[in-house]
Amino acid sequence: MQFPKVDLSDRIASTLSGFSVFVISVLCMLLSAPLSASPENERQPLSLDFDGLWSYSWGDLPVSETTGTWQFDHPHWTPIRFPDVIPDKGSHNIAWIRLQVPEGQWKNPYLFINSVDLTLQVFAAGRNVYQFGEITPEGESHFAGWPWHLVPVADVSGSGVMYFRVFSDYPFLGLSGEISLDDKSELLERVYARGLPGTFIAITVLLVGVISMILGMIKKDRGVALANGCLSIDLALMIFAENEFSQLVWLDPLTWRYIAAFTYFMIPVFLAWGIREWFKRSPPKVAAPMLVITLLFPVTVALLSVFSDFSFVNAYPYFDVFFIVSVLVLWAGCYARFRRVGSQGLLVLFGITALFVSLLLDMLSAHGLIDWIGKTGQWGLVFYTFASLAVYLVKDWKQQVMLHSLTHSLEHKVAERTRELNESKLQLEQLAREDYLTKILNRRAFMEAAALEVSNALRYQRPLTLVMFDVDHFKQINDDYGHAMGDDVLTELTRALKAECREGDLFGRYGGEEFVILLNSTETDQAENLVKRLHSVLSQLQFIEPSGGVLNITASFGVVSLPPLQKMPADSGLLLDQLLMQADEAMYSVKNGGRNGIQFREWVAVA
Ligand SMILES: Nc1nc2c(ncn2[C@@H]2O[C@H](COP(=O)(O)OP(=O)(O)OP(=O)(O)O)[C@@H](O)[C@H]2O)c(=O)[nH]1
Repeated sequence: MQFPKVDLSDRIASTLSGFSVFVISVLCMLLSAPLSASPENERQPLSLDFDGLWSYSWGDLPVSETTGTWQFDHPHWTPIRFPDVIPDKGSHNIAWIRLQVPEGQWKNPYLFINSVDLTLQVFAAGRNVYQFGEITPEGESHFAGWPWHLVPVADVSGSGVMYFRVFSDYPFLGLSGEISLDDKSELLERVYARGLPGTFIAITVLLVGVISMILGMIKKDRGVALANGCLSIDLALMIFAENEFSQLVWLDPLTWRYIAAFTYFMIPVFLAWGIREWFKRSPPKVAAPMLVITLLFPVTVALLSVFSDFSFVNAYPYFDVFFIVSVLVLWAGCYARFRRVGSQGLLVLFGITALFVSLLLDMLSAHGLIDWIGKTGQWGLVFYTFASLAVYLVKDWKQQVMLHSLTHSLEHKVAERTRELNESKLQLEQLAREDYLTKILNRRAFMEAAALEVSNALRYQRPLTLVMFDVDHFKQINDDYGHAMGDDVLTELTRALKAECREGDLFGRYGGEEFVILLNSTETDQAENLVKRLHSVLSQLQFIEPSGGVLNITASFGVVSLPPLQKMPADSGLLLDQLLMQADEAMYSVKNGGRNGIQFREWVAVA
């Protein structure tokens, strides 16, 4: 099937694809701006990364035998500029961190900490002033999530020192995120200010997901929309679970951590699924195996977490490597295929490339290999879902345009064919009614039309006349001058006599050189005049013989008139037969009387 070209719409669609990706990129940047806004723009709290304020000690502090309390004044504190990743962790799961709180003017001072791995006890002036999770005196603990903490510092006014007992079985241990000291209300305000834009982004991504899912359910080409919808909803959950705001909505850091981890681990699954759907006609060979492999990771981690001592948070470093490799493999698979799917494939490839770069930057900064640059990987994913939804919508729109164009051209063709068929039908009907040589009514068509006229004449008591004539010695013409000459004679005489008749008169060829004319609504004397005129016109026709001589023809006419206002037979068909028979008799009477004449008769009822 030849598809019509939709050059204009094609160009518009391509432009729109590019434009939509551009708009979405700008949108993403604008949306991400509030989240990655530098704290310099806000009221600056005191950040405690000053030299000399921090020191640490691996393992638990000794406990006083007399009081049973921790001996904070033991001498082995190692100074550290900032305890983000405490060196030489070895097999230690417990570390103590000491902080010399600086002097300041606060009404209700608190420490904001968003990065303590993982379980935490804080002591000030010998008292446990804050606790998150449980750490036994033997130094055992269970992972309880990664919340942010608000630790009161009011009690340090005496010594000015706070002690953090931190437990982590993660490969790294430290306070790697933000630590601020300020009034509690100011710190909470900052949590709101930072959390709300992220929540807004999560809701937007969730909406994209819901729209994609709805599209996936109603559209024919559903795979891409469904995969994209799942990825978007997954991302929305991950973004919100990692948002500081989630802790204010529901104070259960462990559950949020589970959600954040497993939605993160599921990303490559939805990416592999989406790519398989994008390149449906010739999917990259790696897409199907990658779908299975990527799914195995979260399943294995979940099973290990449930049935062994393995904590799912320990899977993050492995996942980072796995994720990078997965995206690289998918990217390579798409690169080999993108030529076959045109501009959309190129855009998907571009999206995956942007995603890969952002994830790489994210991981490099998370592992301290480059400066912390915010959650670029998250934004890469958000960009990818927005862009792929836009490309999907443009592709769908393009298909609609193509479909519309096809339907339009199909409708046009159907209308054209119908018109041609109607014309052919009319032509066929005309051919079926027309005598092939003289183009007047053939015998069958004449009989049909004459039956109707006779029936009307009976009903409305109108007079009519039937004329039958036969060319005299026509066989001789054929024999002397050939059939072509005979045909010319027949054609010319019908043309000449038809010109004498009225529009409504029926002129038909009854046999070879035998003709009939039905003069309806015509009084007998008018009919007689017309027949005389026809006879005269026919006699005056001249044909040129091949030898150059002039040929004249004659004909014998039998005429039967049916006068009105008399008792007639009810059967119009029978009456027509009688009229034909009586005209024929009259015509043969003329033939027998020497030809070239007219015999008029009045219809005689036959019982
Ligand atoms: N050229 C030509 N001749 C035809 C056509 N139809 C019939 N004829 C011829 O018309 C002739 C009729 O011959 P006849 O029936 O003997 O009648 P006639 O020669 O006219 O003699 P009369 O009717 O007795 O005057 C035949 O030779 C037919 O072949 C036609 O369409 N074209």
